[in-house]
Amino acid sequence: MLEIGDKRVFVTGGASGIGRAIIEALLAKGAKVLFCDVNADAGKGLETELRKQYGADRVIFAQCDVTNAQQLEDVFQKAVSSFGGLDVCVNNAGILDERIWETMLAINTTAQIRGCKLALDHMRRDKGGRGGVIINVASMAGIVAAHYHPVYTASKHAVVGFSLSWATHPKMGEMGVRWGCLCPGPVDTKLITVLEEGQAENLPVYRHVLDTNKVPPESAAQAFIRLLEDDESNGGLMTVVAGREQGHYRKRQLVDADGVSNPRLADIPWTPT
Ligand SMILES: NC(=O)C1=CN([C@@H]2O[C@H](COP(=O)(O)OP(=O)(O)OC[C@H]3O[C@@H](n4cnc5c(N)ncnc54)[C@H](O)[C@@H]3O)[C@@H](O)[C@H]2O)C=CC1
Ligand SMILES: CCCCCC(=O)CC\C=C/C=C/C=C/[C@@H](O)[C@@H](O)CCCC(=O)O
Repeated sequence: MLEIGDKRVFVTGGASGIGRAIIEALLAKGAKVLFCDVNADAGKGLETELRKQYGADRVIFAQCDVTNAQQLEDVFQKAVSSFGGLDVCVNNAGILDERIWETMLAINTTAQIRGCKLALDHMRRDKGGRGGVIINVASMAGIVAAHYHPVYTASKHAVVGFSLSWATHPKMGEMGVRWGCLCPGPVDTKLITVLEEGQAENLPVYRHVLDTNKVPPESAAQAFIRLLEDDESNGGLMTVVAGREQGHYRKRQLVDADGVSNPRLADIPWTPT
């Protein structure tokens, strides 16, 4: 089991929602976190709040638009230099708006992949690094088809495919980098609230999903922690869906909506490659 307490973590899109819940869960377990977000006010506010609770040396915020390659590289390097290295990279920043689908692909897919490449270059043992873990916040929409947001679904399938490809790389052992994806169903965050405010063109279709149960961001964060702590989870797709206990996807774990019970349900066993 990975000991989170001494780990140095980089999180994108951490100022709200699932990213924020992940940061709080990591800090509670003793990690140091540098998080970035495009929203400077929310990020600074959260940094101030968390520093009071956990200490200024354990939480750093840096503003960054992840679609700007230079900005993303700069904040990543800031995390490395601030903590003397990085052990965990969490690519979380994402949006859901089919009307600006190119921007959505730039944030949800291109920037997540860029974050992975920065982390891999830094971590891989076969190139002088010290190993590490890369977790991408994908979605159930990275596993199943979701006709109500096809580009969002494509953006998340791409992230899952990219992560699994590296996870099954024959030299993964030499690299010492573990890969995983967090794949929640609907989570109660701003990403969904904007839909409720009528942003989506096809709101009646979204309505169906919005009316189904959502999990709180804290449950998604608990599932994230289980994925991170499990040394055997390389290639894992950790799903979190309200009211569901079992699934049928290869290499995944499923947790209850409370994120606690049945953490290691594996109806299909892990199949290390
Ligand atoms: N809420 C949900 O139902 C689900 C969300 N997800 C994924 O979880 C991740 C986090 O989303 P939520 O917490 O739900 O939404 P959220 O809207 O609460 O948080 C997303 C954060 O990303 C930041 N962000 C957006 N664009 C950015 C950019 N260009 N550069 C830097 N930061 C940027 C936002 O400012 C915000 O703080 C996303 O990747 C989303 O696709 C996955 C499954 C379900
Ligand atoms: C309209 C809100 C979209 C929120 C954005 C997301 O990323 C949510 C995830 C998108 C699709 C979710 C699909 C969830 C499906 C489950 O309810 C269930 O039908 C699939 C369960 C499959 C299984 O566990 O075997």
